[in-house]
Amino acid sequence: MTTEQLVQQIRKKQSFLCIGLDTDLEKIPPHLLNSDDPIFEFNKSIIDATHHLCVAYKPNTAFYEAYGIKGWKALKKTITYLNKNYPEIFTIADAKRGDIGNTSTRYAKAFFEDLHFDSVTVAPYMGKDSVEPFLSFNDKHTILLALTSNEGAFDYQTKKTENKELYKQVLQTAMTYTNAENLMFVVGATKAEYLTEIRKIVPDNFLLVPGVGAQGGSLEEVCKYGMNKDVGLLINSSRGIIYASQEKNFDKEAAKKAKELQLQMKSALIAM
Ligand SMILES: O=C(O)c1cc(=O)[nH]c(=O)n1[C@@H]1O[C@H](COP(=O)(O)O)[C@@H](O)[C@H]1O
Repeated sequence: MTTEQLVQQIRKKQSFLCIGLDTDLEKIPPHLLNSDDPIFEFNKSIIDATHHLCVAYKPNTAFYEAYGIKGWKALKKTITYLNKNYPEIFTIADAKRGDIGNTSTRYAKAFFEDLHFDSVTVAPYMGKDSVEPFLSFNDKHTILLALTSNEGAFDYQTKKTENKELYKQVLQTAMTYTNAENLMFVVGATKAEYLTEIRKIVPDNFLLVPGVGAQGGSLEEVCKYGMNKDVGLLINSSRGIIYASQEKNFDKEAAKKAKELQLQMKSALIAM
């Protein structure tokens, strides 16, 4: 999917919501556990109930890998279901990969060519030759970790190297990579006050912003400091939406939570 198509979808749906499919068998409604593939059944119900309120879904692969082959099959079924039934939706494999170039190429093939995701999250630590293999795919997006939502982000990411915080160095250096136009960046919603500085370095790139809902980040603050002329934001909530209820109507309850966020996003778009 091109960035233009993503922006068009945001304008049409008045939403820049990304729903995280962090599906955990211990948290899904118990009645689904009797089905052949509870993970997929849960995802399918959530997707069918919420697709009109969001523009992206982000399965975090850890939640699938944890169940071995069964989990990986459920991930494949989920992305295939999304691509077939809702091709306008932007899909993110949250896998946080990155390795020597030869290995990164295989990761890129796994997520872009085998699973057909539109994007994958990548860790920047191993540098240029670990990121560029992901960037070489047309109309696919590499979402590089810049300033993450967790406490540990302060261990390295905000520390100064050559008088500049590491996350700023990551943003600046990554923008010199070949095909940097295919880059998006992760910035945690819990770090909204950093967004003004971040936008000075990457005014045009999309930012994936996790951390509203369960982690307590403020959607209003993120919009205030992070929006650009094309909106430029995908705001993710996982647990805050998908585990709204454990009852039979869990999908409708999830849709209510998604709708609350979509309405706040609509207001932010009107105020733009
Ligand atoms: O790359 C991510 O998506 C990510 C980066 C980050 O800085 N913080 C963060 O929470 N995430 C992911 O975003 C999701 C957040 O989930 P909730 O806290 O349940 O909304 C999880 O899948 C996290 O792994």
